[in-house]
Amino acid sequence: MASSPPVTAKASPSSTWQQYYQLTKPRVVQLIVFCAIIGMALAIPGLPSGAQWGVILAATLGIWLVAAAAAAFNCLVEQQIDSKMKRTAWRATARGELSRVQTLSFSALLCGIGMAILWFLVNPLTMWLTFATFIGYAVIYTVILKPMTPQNIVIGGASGAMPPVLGWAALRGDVGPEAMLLCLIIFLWTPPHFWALALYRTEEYRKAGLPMLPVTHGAQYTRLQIFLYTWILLAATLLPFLTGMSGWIYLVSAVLLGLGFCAYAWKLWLEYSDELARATFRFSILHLSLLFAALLIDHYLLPWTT
Ligand code: HEM
Ligand SMILES: CC(C)=CCC/C(C)=C/CC/C(C)=C/COP(=O)(O)OP(=O)(O)O
Repeated sequence: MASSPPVTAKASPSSTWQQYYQLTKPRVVQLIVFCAIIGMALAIPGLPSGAQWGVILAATLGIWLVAAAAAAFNCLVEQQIDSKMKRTAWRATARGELSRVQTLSFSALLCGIGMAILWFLVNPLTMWLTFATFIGYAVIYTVILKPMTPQNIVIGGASGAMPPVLGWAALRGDVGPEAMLLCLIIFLWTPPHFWALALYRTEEYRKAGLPMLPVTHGAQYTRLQIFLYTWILLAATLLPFLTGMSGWIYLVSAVLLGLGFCAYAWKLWLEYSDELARATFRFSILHLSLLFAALLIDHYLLPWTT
């Protein structure tokens, strides 16, 4: 049972199924799986054939299950930390409503089924890459980097950036430069995504004893880093067009979304408010979702590229 006083701002899910489901961080994992699906779509010219639909379905399910397992494992490791922060204190693990054995079994079951699906119905490369991603997030980020360094999410973000590579590998059986480019985009997107949230949650992270950038280096330094990252991200998002991988539909979307993100970061730099930081965080999610949707639309409407 978590020993600290209850700090939760959100009610704990009422049914046990809901409690397990929430441990999988469903909304984050949905976007992760979406990015993997875009990786799959870009790996093949035109619409998938009958057999390819089967691989797409299996890969989507397999990646989903392993990502969900990684999220649940994170909740297991961070039981004590989660119980100290308002944002996470409602989790069943933090409240001591699901035991360590239950959570570990749940995570192992999801991971095992997901890996078996990837091994038997997709290909071994995708399974190994997905497993490496699981280790990257669940162990290297969660256990080692997160409590150790403010660069935790910069290095740990590499695992969150892997989904397009996993999707590509599922359909092509290799790791193409196009997929690596999409990986680079998510990698550069992650710091401004997370630091915007860390800015308006600084006190919670301080109390939990986590060395997030605003805790260790202050808000002003973090705002500067967010600003710089959004410009580097904007430059990186031009590369799919510049390398002939995507066409003008993607280019226009990338420029508009990128400038939007830079504008949020600029305003945040000039005059900080928690509300603006929250809006920047929300925009980051819209940014990545629409950017990847644009890649897909562009791929099907301008099929002569790639
Ligand atoms: C190590 C890298 C990452 C870190 C540290 C991180 C951190 C976070 C945190 C702490 C939240 C919770 C916000 C809340 O409770 O209100 C969040 C939300 C979210 N993140 Fe990330 N994130 C990372 C990578 C990613 C990636 C790779 C994606 C998708 C491709 C993603 C998509 C999302 C989404 C969709 C939400 C909103 C969840 C909701 O509204 O319930 N994140 N992120
Ligand atoms: C196999 C595969 C594709 C794995 C994907 C790994 C994965 C789930 C990455 C998402 C990153 C994530 C949930 C960060 C939340 O940060 P946090 O863990 O610091 O947030 P918290 O404070 O809410 O626990």
